[in-house]
Amino acid sequence: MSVERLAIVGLGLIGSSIARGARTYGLANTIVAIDRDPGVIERVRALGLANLATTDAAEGVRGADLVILCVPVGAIGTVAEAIAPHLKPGAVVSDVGSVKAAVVAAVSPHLAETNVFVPAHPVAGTEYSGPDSGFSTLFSNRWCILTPPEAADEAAVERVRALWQGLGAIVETMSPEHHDLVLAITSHVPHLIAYNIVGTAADLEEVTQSEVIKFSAGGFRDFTRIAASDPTMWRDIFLTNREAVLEMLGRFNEDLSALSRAIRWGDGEALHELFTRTRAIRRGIVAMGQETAEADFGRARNAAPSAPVQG
Ligand SMILES: NC(=O)c1ccc[n+]([C@@H]2O[C@H](COP(=O)([O-])OP(=O)(O)OC[C@H]3O[C@@H](n4cnc5c(N)ncnc54)[C@H](O)[C@@H]3O)[C@@H](O)[C@H]2O)c1
Ligand SMILES: O=C(O)C(=O)C[C@]1(C(=O)O)C=C[C@@H](O)C=C1
Repeated sequence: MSVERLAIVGLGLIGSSIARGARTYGLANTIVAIDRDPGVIERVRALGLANLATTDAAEGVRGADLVILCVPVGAIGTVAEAIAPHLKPGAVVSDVGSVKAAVVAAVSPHLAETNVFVPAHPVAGTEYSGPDSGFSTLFSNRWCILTPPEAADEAAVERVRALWQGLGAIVETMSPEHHDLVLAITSHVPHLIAYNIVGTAADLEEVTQSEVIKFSAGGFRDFTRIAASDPTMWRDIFLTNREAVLEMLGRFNEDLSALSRAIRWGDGEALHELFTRTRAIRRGIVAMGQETAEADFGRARNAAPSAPVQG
């Protein structure tokens, strides 16, 4: 099922990856790119990512069948409000925000009844931002979580599901609240830990900046990659998923205290037991990744030629 006219608002890592994938896998006849930054629009044109590229959101969404909001979580509501009067009746609106309940609350009040909102979150990304950092296979074999309201129009949900399956993602549906709780522990708190450990290391007087770089070949290097993620995006995530993050941080702090106690009292058995459990989890994830990588998702991968850019 391909979309006649797909509008993407925000052509950064995620928006530009959707544009690239939609083109490569033939998922949209016309792709419209909208970004408030003229420099981004210039890059979109140079890279040939869309048929039409504009900074004018009202003009960009006009006539679109599917509009995907790919801006930082804190800006999604404002963008929804700006585009709402210009949407055609029946146009489906979606997003890619890393937090769902706050986004639903920010977007839904602005949309007309015929413009169904189907929130989505592709659980795939990198520490890079901007239109040059995207790539068409970013979502391949990765989860995409949809959080539509229970009464959502099934055809609208299907349109969004089909797009993500076409991009290679494995689609799962859940409530926005459940999504936010799960992602708090699997994505948000880990990022906070990475930001914190890199900040702490950099602040230590005896560990100079150059030593942080010099000795970062091991585990610490993995933390520095995550801690290089976009500051605006992550500020918005922590401000909008506050309750779930604080709840998970509470659990995390309790477990960290237990670990400190085990170290203090020389409880090797407790340490060994935990490290054995966590190793099994990692090995399970790797094994599952291999399975999904081998699975055939049966998507049409007909590469379409790059379209001429207008506008
Ligand atoms: N980066 C990731 O790993 C990742 C993964 C999954 C989901 N997400 C979510 O995707 C969204 C976008 O993230 P990204 O990494 O692509 O960000 P990005 O910084 O690479 O791109 C965001 C783009 O949005 C544009 N923008 C910002 N405010 C705007 C506005 N009001 N109107 C129009 N354009 C505007 C910016 O100019 C920029 O080009 C976020 O909501 C984020 O939570 C990110
Ligand atoms: O791989 C990374 O760099 C990411 O951080 C990607 C990651 C994640 O935590 O898994 C980050 C935030 C998004 O909402 C989804 C994916």
